[in-house]
Amino acid sequence: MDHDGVDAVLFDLDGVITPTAEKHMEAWNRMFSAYFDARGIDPYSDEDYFRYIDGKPRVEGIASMLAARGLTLPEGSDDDEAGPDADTIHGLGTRKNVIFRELLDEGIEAYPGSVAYLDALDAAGIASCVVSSSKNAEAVLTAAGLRDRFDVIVDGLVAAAEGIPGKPKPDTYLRGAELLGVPAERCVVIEDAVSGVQAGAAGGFARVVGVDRGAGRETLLAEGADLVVVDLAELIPGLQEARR
Ligand SMILES: O=P(O)(O)OC[C@H]1O[C@@H](O)[C@H](O)[C@@H](O)[C@@H]1O
Repeated sequence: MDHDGVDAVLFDLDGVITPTAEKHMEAWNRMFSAYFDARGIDPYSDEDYFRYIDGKPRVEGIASMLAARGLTLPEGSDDDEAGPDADTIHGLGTRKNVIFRELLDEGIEAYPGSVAYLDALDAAGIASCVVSSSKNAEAVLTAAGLRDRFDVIVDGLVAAAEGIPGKPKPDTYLRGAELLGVPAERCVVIEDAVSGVQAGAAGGFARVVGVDRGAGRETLLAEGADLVVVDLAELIPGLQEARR
C-alpha cells in the first residue's frame, strides 16, 4: 500500500497489534459455553464470535449474541453488587472479563510484523494511535511493553466517559484522528474485525486495511476494506518506497 497523502495510522489493538483477539475469543467461549449449556441453548461457537461479538464494545457484543439466540437480559449496572453472578448483561460481561484478565496474566507478545510497521511509521514521521473497543486496552498495551508508544488511545473507557458510540459506528476512529489533529481523509484505519472495518469504511478515511485473523479476506473486503493483509509487515515496503 502506498502512503501518499497519509499523515496518521489509526490502529485497532486486539488482533492487529497484539494476538489478544485470541484471548478475548477464548474468554467469550468459556463464558457463553457455560451460560448456554446450563440453559439448554444452542452451543456457542467461534462463528458466533466473528458474527456478533468481534470488535464491538463489551455490552453491545453481549446484547447482539443474546439477540441471535432470541434472548434478552436487563443491562444491570456496571457496579452491580451481584457482580459476575448477576443475570444481567453487565454480569455476563464481568464473568468474561475475569477470565480474560486471567488469560492476559499468562503474558502477551505483540505481533513482530506490527511492531516493525510501527517502527517504520515512526521513521517516516507518520503519527499513530490506538482505537479499541476494549476497556482492557491499556492493560494489554502495558503487558506487551507498548504503552509508551502511544500518546493517543481511544479505548472502551474513553468512549464510555465521553459518550462516544462504539464500532461499527466510526466515531471512536474519528475521535482518534481529532486527538492527533489529522483530518480523517489523511488517516489509514487498520482493523481485523468486521465491525471495525465497517467503522473505518463509514468514517471517510483515506484507506481501510483489513487484517485477516479469522474473519475472512472476502468478508473484510465486502464490508469495506480497501486491501487485506495477514501481517502488517506487508505494509512496510510501500511505506519505504513512498518516502524515498
Ligand atoms: O471486554 P473488553 O475488554 O472491554 O473488550 C471488548 C471487545 O474489545 C475488542 O477489541 C475485541 O475485539 C473484542 O473481542 C472484545 O469483546
